[in-house]
Amino acid sequence: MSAAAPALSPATPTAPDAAPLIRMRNLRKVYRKRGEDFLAVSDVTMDVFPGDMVSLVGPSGCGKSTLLKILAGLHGHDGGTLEIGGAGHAAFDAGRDVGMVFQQPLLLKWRTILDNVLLPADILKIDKRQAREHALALLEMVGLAGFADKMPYELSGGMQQRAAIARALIHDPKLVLMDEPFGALDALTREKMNLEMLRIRERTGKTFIVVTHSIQEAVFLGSRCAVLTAGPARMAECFDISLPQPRTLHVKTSPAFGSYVQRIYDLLGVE
Ligand SMILES: Nc1ncnc2c1ncn2[C@@H]1O[C@H](COP(=O)(O)OP(=O)(O)OP(=O)(O)O)[C@@H](O)[C@H]1O
Repeated sequence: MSAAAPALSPATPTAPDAAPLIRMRNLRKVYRKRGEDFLAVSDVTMDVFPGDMVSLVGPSGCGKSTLLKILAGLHGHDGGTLEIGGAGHAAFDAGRDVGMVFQQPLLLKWRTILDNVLLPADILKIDKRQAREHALALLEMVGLAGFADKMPYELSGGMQQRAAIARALIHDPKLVLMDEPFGALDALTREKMNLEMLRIRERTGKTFIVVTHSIQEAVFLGSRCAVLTAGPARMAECFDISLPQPRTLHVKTSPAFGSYVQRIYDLLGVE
């Protein structure tokens, strides 16, 4: 599909034969505070397919984090339907099958990097020897081989965020949810982490949903992009991003990349 092709409907799969891992239909979420209702998500319809890297973009306060929290099982929803797993997939247990990465690495400062990565494995009581081997392999994959015994303060912000990504993968989740994972990093480190993420996605084949405020990042990372409009969140459009593979930083100067960026600006009403 070229960048100028018409929008795909939310139900159009990236891999036509695969069953969606996540089906959201008219999802709605109301927060109740001090007796008052606050509509945070009004109407989100989207399918996410196994192996997708969905970038979720929209203005501040439009409900992106709320949507991730619903997917992570941290919040319920008040309307519409949400199916995760379902037909064609093994049963889905949010406690075991979701990995989370936040804007800050949130490493425990009294644990080594290896022990931080192992934290979800400890909680889920995964066999210690197996988990340790897996953690060391993940640290190698995220470029932290040799840093297992360091303490968090000995690592840069970007390195700590890599450790947080390894931690999100230690229990072999089916779905990895990332909430502005590179928002706290400097521009150059962020570019490097974007490249790293594409590599990690390719190597793990996992399904990722990444919230970002950066439209360029949304296009660069996403195999699909979901654009939400201002609060309460409503789905403006969800479309495939077809850019050459493997993606390199050069793609950012291509006309196709520019067309996708423009399409998102248009959807968000940015002149
Ligand atoms: N626990 C809560 N109780 C009440 N209101 C909440 C709660 N969490 C979020 N909200 C409100 O819901 C709306 C959506 O918040 P959310 O954090 O999902 O937006 P967001 O798109 O992730 O924002 P940002 O991009 O600034 O991080 C906001 O208006 C926020 O104030």
